[in-house]
Amino acid sequence: MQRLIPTLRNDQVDEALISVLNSLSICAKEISFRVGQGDLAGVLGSTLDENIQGETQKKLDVLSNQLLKDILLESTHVRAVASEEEDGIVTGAAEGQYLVAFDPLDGSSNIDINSMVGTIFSILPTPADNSGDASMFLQPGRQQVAAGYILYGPRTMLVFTTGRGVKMFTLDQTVGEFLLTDADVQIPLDTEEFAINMSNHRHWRPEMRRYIDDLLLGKDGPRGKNFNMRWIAAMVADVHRVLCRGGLFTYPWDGRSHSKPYKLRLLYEGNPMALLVEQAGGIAHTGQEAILDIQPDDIHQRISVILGSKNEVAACLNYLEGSQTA
Ligand SMILES: O=P(O)(O)OC[C@H]1O[C@](O)(COP(=O)(O)O)[C@@H](O)[C@@H]1O
Ligand SMILES: [Mg+2]
Ligand SMILES: [Mg+2]
Repeated sequence: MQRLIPTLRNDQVDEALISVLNSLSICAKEISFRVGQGDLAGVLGSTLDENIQGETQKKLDVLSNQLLKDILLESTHVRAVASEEEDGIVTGAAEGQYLVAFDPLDGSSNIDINSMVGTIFSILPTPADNSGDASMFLQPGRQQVAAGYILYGPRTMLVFTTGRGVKMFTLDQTVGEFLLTDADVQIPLDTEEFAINMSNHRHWRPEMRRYIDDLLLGKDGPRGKNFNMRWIAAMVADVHRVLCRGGLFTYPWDGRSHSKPYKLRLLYEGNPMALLVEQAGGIAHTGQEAILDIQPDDIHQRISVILGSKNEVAACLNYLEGSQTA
């Protein structure tokens, strides 16, 4: 089985980008170890702090964020990082060619119950003006030169794209190396599985309710087939399942709070997952436009996400046609 760096060289990935991806793989091993230790290392539970988005930070959120910052900002190739756990960007090497946005630990509510969590990352080119402020990160997701995630599950996996399809690596704990276990991930076009937090049903737009209600009617309804539902409560794990066996994942607009109608963040959740999904033959959309086409206006911007198997996402988008926000 091929190791990480030879695989990247085989794909003729730029050496500076290889170096950044290698730094991320080092973070992955360290965070994987800490997640695995849990109570034994005293890393479970919450801190007394909140992040910029008013969410309570778990100790592992803070620790993973610090590790990623420390290791990435050591690199001469990284101009700046943006993180879910940082109010603003943190700058690094003045001449660094790349910007890295990340969600240090996705699925935080799973930490304390020993369920799946992950790290999501997006790598953008430093823009020509190299302004040194947050505006450098406000690029549509299509500009990403690489994107992916690390999944801390029963196996630790590194999954990414550099624009040449999607590759999955599995951490071989005996030698401490990521080994290539899937060289070309393809999402099946059709599916009978969907992922949504059903408890928000009453808050969705009527069009989204109608789509989901029709799925629930199964064979007896207009879709004419039975659907299964899964919800891991960690986007990283739900999207991993979609990449492995297809499905539709959505966190749509909901009307619970006017100031926060969307949950997922564009720069370090929506965009990297959208690039992976498109590279694996799926669709990633907001209901209005392809996620990768959005011009961001804030580094912590939130969006609606509908992604997965091409034909099923297209079916969902049909229901949403004409609705104001998905
Ligand atoms: O609490 P809910 O509604 O199940 O939301 C789960 C969603 O929230 C998230 O956990 C948000 O990410 P963070 O844990 O990084 O804040 C997503 O990964 C997941 O899809
Ligand atoms: Mg997250
Ligand atoms: Mg997080």
